[in-house]
Amino acid sequence: MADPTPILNLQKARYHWPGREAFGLIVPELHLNAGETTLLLGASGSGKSTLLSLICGTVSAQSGTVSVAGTDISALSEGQRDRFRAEHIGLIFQQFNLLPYASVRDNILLPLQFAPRRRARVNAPHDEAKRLCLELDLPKEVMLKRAGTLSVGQQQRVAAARALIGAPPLILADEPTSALDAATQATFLRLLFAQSKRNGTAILMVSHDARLAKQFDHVIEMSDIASTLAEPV
Ligand SMILES: Nc1ncnc2c1ncn2[C@@H]1O[C@H](COP(=O)(O)OP(=O)(O)OP(=O)(O)O)[C@@H](O)[C@H]1O
Repeated sequence: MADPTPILNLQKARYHWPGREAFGLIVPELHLNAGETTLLLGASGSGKSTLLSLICGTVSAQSGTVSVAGTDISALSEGQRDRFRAEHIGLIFQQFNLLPYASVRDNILLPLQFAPRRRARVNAPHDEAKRLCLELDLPKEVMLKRAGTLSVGQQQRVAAARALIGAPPLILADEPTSALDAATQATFLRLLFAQSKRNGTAILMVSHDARLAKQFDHVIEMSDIASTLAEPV
């Protein structure tokens, strides 16, 4: 079998939050293949969200490389990283970060506004938003409802549709299932992965819930890939 293309490659990446000398993250090496799903487990405070921030480029490594889809984003300016993220990365946040007064459809279509190449991959955006809602088991009546009126489980699916639209090569998800019971979490992941596999989108999800592990292609522990520092890096 041919080697899958890497979607993510970190080499000797180091980061500490400005003014927070007590915490520093070092990732000697992390490699993820295109189209695969990976669960990153780690205790609270181990730096999982910090690592996601490095990968999506909201913060930049102080040294080392962070390559996403072949581009070292740590060499880009902040504006370039923002544009790169919009084109290449779908995000599912812990609190979903939907616009509560905007319709479900407008929430799902939002990432396409800032990413012309991602937009160009979607022939009929309204139809694609509808298709994603159906595939994620959202009733079709929700499309024109305000996102803030939906249940937590429905909002999570809208957040997933927003991340999936335009088939970005990578989706990053920060504990998006923690507010839901185990059966609802399992169904959510099954529906999400069916769509990400269809698109060839890789998923990196961080969690401290090891019960999710069996649904993923790979499981990695924060303590195996990263170390933390007590001094500035
Ligand atoms: N925006 C920030 N500014 C300053 N320090 C931060 C920021 N975000 C995280 N930290 C610090 O970085 C360290 C690691 O936190 P991080 O949120 O990355 O861990 P985590 O593994 O995601 O934790 P949790 O599972 O509780 O969300 C903590 O000491 C935290 O206080």
